[in-house]
Amino acid sequence: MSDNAIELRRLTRYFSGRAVIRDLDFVVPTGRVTALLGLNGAGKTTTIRILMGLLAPTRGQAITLGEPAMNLPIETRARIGYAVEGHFLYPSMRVQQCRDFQRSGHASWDDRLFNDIVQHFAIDPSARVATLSRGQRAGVSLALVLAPNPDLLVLDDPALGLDPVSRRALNETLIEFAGSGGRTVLLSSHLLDDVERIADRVAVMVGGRLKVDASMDEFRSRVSAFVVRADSFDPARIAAVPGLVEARRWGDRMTLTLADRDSESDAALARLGAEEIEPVDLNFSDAVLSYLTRERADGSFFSTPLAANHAD
Ligand SMILES: Nc1ncnc2c1ncn2[C@@H]1O[C@H](COP(=O)(O)OP(=O)(O)OP(=O)(O)O)[C@@H](O)[C@H]1O
Repeated sequence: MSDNAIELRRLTRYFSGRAVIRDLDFVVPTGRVTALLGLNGAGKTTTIRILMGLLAPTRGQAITLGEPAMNLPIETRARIGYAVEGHFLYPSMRVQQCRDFQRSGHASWDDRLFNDIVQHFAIDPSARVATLSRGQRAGVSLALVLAPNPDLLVLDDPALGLDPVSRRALNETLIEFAGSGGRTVLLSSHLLDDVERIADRVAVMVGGRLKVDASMDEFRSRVSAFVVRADSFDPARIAAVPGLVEARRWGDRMTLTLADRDSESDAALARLGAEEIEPVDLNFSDAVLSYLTRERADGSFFSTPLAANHAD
């Protein structure tokens, strides 16, 4: 099997004359769980629809499981599990009827896996879909998508609107599935704590561009933050700190988040003339938020891309 389950090369997509994805170079390595993060409208769903062959790119190329996404052969499509929020289920069907219906189209169907997932979400297989809670419907959708044992699982915001118990069931199911050998998962999400638990790679899209593409460990080790205390701050000097991702001020303090900090960054920090510079612990969510928050700022600070380190 190829090293990459998905390869996007210089992918660009316009809607009504506006680029919503711009020059996206992004690979999803085989056997990993990659989380695609970004604020509303960042371009995650558009990217996913393109790599699933549901939408044509304006420019660039999407290769999914070794095939051009717009021309996926039926046998390749059968190796992909794809679920979107609100996945349609016939309300009048019983859960076991959904199972039987779906099973008939998949040679690799795993009944035990289906039953395990349904049980994990505390769903009665004889219940009608119309009587299920939102979390339970999400559980049925997930079971229907996982039971065929896909090589590649693509989930667009699977936890949207789920309560904490359903989210935990979803997370546990995904962790179990991803851990059972060679499976590739790409999921978009807004739930950073969940992502930290499930994913081993993180990609962050901001305004249609990829700003972070790294393993979780790399991401954690390459992003750092400092609290700087001073009577006044010179915006030009702050903007000149190499690797600056975000600068947030409150009173006489400012938190600076840096990517790939090096000796030049340290020298630039020293040149700020601050009374105090203290490193601060940055957890995963804070680090991601630094990138996302920048999207809303007015351009007064730079956002440094954290590109893939292919050594991992
Ligand atoms: N069919 C369409 N026609 C016009 N504009 C579209 C279409 N689909 C998406 N867009 C626009 O493209 C941009 C990216 O949308 P997309 O759904 O990819 O974002 P997203 O990152 O998935 O957001 P969310 O987190 O809200 O799901 C948005 O501004 C959206 O309004």
